[in-house]
Amino acid sequence: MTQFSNTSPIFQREEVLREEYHPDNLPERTDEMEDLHMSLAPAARGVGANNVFLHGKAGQGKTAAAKAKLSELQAHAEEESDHLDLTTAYVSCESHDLSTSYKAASRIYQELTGNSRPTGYATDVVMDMMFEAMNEIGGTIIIVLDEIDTLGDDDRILYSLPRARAQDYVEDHVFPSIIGISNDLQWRDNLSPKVKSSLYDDSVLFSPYDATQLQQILRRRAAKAFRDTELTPIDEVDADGVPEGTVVEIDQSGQEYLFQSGVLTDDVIPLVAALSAQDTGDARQAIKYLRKAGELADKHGDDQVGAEHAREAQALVEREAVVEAMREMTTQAHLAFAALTALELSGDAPVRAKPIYGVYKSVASRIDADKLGQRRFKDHLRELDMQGIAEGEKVTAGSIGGPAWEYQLQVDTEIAVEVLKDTARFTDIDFEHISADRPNA
Ligand SMILES: Nc1ncnc2c1ncn2[C@@H]1O[C@H](COP(=O)(O)OP(=O)(O)OP(=O)(O)O)[C@@H](O)[C@H]1O
Repeated sequence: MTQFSNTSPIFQREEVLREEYHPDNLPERTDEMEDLHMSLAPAARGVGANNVFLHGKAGQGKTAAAKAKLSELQAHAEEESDHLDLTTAYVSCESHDLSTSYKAASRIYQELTGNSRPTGYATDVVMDMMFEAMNEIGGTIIIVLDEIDTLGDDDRILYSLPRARAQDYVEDHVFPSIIGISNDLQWRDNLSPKVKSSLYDDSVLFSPYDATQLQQILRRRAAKAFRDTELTPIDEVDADGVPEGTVVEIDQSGQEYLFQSGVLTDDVIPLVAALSAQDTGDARQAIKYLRKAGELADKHGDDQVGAEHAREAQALVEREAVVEAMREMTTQAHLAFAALTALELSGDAPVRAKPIYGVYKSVASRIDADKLGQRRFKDHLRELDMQGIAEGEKVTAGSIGGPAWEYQLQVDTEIAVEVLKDTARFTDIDFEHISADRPNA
């Protein structure tokens, strides 16, 4: 039996690679932080911040940037306490039970007052309670609403909060504003015009990190997290006996550093960064691969983390993500996933909805599941897209009809088959051959 141990030969401070760790410095986001700074600057002058919308794909540092900038503003407010009365609150709308204006307003109330969340009232009453709490606090109030798109169509709070002063929901001495954060650009485009125009004065796009930026992010973390791993400014390195290591930049300053590690082999960070950059440039994913690679080396009793651990970590994380997404999806979306996987295996993807529907009907027949009509089936393809399992791309249609969509898997096909086969109802499906049997194949 493996014994627990309170030390690791690999990690020094493992927590630095966990989600809860907040970097106070994001050099790769200097321009975006500068834009955010401009949006918040009026708050420092005591007249309330602009409403601002941060958008971009997952893991691009939007939340980290908002939190870091607000801490700076908070520090400024503490120094200038005579002039600036600042309150900030962070609310993630993501959790399942928070996806309505009612619940978002009740969480804001809870964050602002420290009281428990009001339940059992009408939405208008909870909104009033939230604004009343703001009146009592007074001054500049900045609310971060993260994963704001999960509020869906229920946009009451998004309409009321940014217009609170104009509509006299709050008194003259209160300056509320929002920092809205979202991964879903389509959601913003679909907002009603009245919400769109009232919600955002400014918007900041966080474009995906490239492999070089991901390497910088990983090296800064690795130097803290792993044993025997250091970053030394190159001008502090003893010129006589230059030790082994890689000369790198770790921020945008142009300063070079020597990166040395007795635990990470030289190829690990470039590999992890390349794997994540190829995918979506997601820093969260890259950091997770690195942590898992370390954990795997630890588990196997190896004293170094190598490329093989990084590759094993990637497969493991991807598998976990698919299992997790499956848990969130409906049975019909599972069937759509199975059909698309079969078409990936037969080399037909990217593929339009119609052939996927053909394979879907064939899979549904085999496992004796209900078959939906084609139109409703398409909703489940969109569900796969939302879960990050597949990607749908609009393509120009032929002579008839408007734009059509083509879909392809966003996860490794082998992992998709493995996870599907682990699901009781798909165990006996022969994914290799099923697409050949589809009607109109
Ligand atoms: N430039 C950076 N430097 C250091 N760490 C970073 C940087 N960008 C992102 N991270 C880290 O990556 C992880 C994801 O970042 P964050 O949560 O800010 O992303 P996000 O864009 O808000 O994504 P999501 O929309 O999925 O929440 C966090 O652990 C964060 O600390």
